[in-house]
Order: sequence, then structure tokens, then C-alpha cells
Amino acid sequence: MMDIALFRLPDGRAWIGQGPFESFSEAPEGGGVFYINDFDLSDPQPWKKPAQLMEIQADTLAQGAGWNGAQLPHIQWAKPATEWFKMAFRRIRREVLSKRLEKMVPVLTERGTITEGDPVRLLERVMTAPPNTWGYGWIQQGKGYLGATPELLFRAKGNRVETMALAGTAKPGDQTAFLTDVKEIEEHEIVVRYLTERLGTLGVVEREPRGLCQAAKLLHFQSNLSVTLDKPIEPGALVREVHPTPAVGCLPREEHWLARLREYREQLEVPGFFGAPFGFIEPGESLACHMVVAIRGLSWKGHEAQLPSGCGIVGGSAFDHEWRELRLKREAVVSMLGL
Ligand SMILES: C=C(O[C@@H]1C=C(C(=O)O)C=C[C@H]1O)C(=O)O
Repeated sequence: MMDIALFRLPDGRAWIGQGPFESFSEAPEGGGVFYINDFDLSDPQPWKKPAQLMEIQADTLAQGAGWNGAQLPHIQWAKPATEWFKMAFRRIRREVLSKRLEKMVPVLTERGTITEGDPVRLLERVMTAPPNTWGYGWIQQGKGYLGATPELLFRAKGNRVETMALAGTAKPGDQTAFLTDVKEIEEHEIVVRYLTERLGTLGVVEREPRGLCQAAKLLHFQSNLSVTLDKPIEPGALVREVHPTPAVGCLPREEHWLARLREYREQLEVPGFFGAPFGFIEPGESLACHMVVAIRGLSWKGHEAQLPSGCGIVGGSAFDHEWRELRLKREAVVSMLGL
């Protein structure tokens, strides 16, 4: 099967690209190109232009993807162990309480075995994922990742850039308590402050009041921000400017702490796609660039599947609460993918 990239907007419009893909270091003119990288932005040529691009709908996906007889997968999940994560959690919390660090997002990965079928078929579920999410997928021979994320890194068109702070999590039933939860608000406002400062160097930033986002069985705080750029910036350069935000990274976003974050991610064997930017520039007249944060998804290599989830740790975080939040996030993915 050819390499495949997929991107779906919250309004349902979607595109599938079939390989071979040509790689570029800067977004090529004319759009119709995907941005695919890992969390560390290690690919210097992240813009991937497919040999063939098709705008698709949920019911025309199979035409674009060509299943070749692939069946829906069955995955047997193993319960994740607590030890390593607990150690990372304690160390991060200690750094936060000593006021050296404000926030960091460690990631726990549940692992599974694909006992039958092919995960490529899960693209169908990505196409019909709940509203308020962006679907993404990148599939190569024998490996890939896909998901539906509620988190926009930015949307850019001309000199106008829109973004959101999305952080702070609860179950929909816990809404009343959530709205006044000091720890969740702090976790969220750290991200707002970060984005305001970062984008403030590019133009005048406007912030909407903190609101709620309900996406796929979870509730988050969401604050929309926008900026009118003083001068144009290539979207790949804008990624480097803002990624990783403290919604999936750390604050301060200094090399010292980023190195520590990478260390935890390696120790916990977090798949590289998780928390990475994933994007698409619309073809034709529009040329709108959509860049999202690849969370709420799974990855696989051969018969091994990985299901990561992360949680922001601040001074007020308690292990049992965060452990539950990690589980809720993974359950939301499993349910969205119908696994
Ligand atoms: C890291 C994840 O989600 C991020 C972390 C959140 C939080 O800590 O409250 C909320 C939304 C996302 O920014 C995830 O879904 O795994």
C-alpha cells in the first residue's frame, strides 16, 4: 500500500494524500501540502506534497485510501505500569513546588498487540469522529499514526493567525466543580500567558474569555486568541515559534527543561508523533493553513500499538487524580476509534 496522509477539518471537509510524497523545508506554493513532523521537530523537510490529493467525504474515503481487502483491527491492550510514570510525576512536582518549573506534561503510553486486521481502516473512524475535532493520519508501510484532536496549534490565512489555549480537563458531568477548580484554571492560564507572550512578538494579540470545549467525552478549558501579524511568517517558522506549548510541553520553555522533558519522554517510550504539530494547507484559492496538535490518537509499528496520553502537572496536582485523567483521555480515544 502507498503512503497515506489524511487531514479532516471540524466542518467535515477532508483531504487524503497518496504517496510518493515530495518533501520540502518550506511550504511550497499552491497548497495541497501536509506538515508532518515529530515532537522534537527533527525532520528538516516536514512539508509533504502527495503525488495525488483528493478531497473526500466519510463515504468516499475507501476510494481514496484503497483498502485492498484490509479489515478493521482488533487490539489487545495491556494495563500500563505505574512505576516510571510515578517517578517522573514526583520529580516534576518537586521542581514545580520549588518554583523552578511552572508546568510540565509527562506522557504515559498504554501498549497493545494488533491480533488481527489493519489499523489503516481506523481512518474511517477518524472521518466520523465527534465535532470539535481535527482528524489526522500518516501511514507508511507497516507503521503509522492517526487520531482526532481537539487542539488547534494555529490557523493562518494571510496576516491573520488564530490559536487556542486548550488545557484543564474534567468529565462532562463534573462541569460545575470544574468551572471554579483553581488548579485546572492555573494549568490553563499558564498556556494562555505563554501564547500571549510568544505571539505578542509577532503582532497585537487579542484574547477571548475562557470558555469550555467539549470534545469526545472530555471537557476542557479553551481560550481563543488571535493576532494580526506585523509581517508575514512561513507557517513552518511559526510552528518553531510556538511549539511545544505548555499544553503538551513545559514552562519555562527553555532548553534545560525541554531536555528534561525529552528525557522523560524517552524513558517512558513515548511515540514521536504524540503532541507534535500536524498540518495541512488547503489547495486552490484558499491557501488557509491548519496546524493542530497530534494528541488523542494511536500509533503502531508492525503488530505493536501505542496509545499515549499526557497530563499537565502543576503545584496542585495529585497523582491519583492525574492517573484517572490519563485513563479518561485514553478511553476517549478507544471509544472514538470504536476499539
Ligand atoms: C496531553 C493531552 O491533552 C492536553 C492536556 C490537557 C490537560 O492536561 O488538561 C488538556 C488538553 C490537551 O492540551 C492528551 O490528550 O493526552
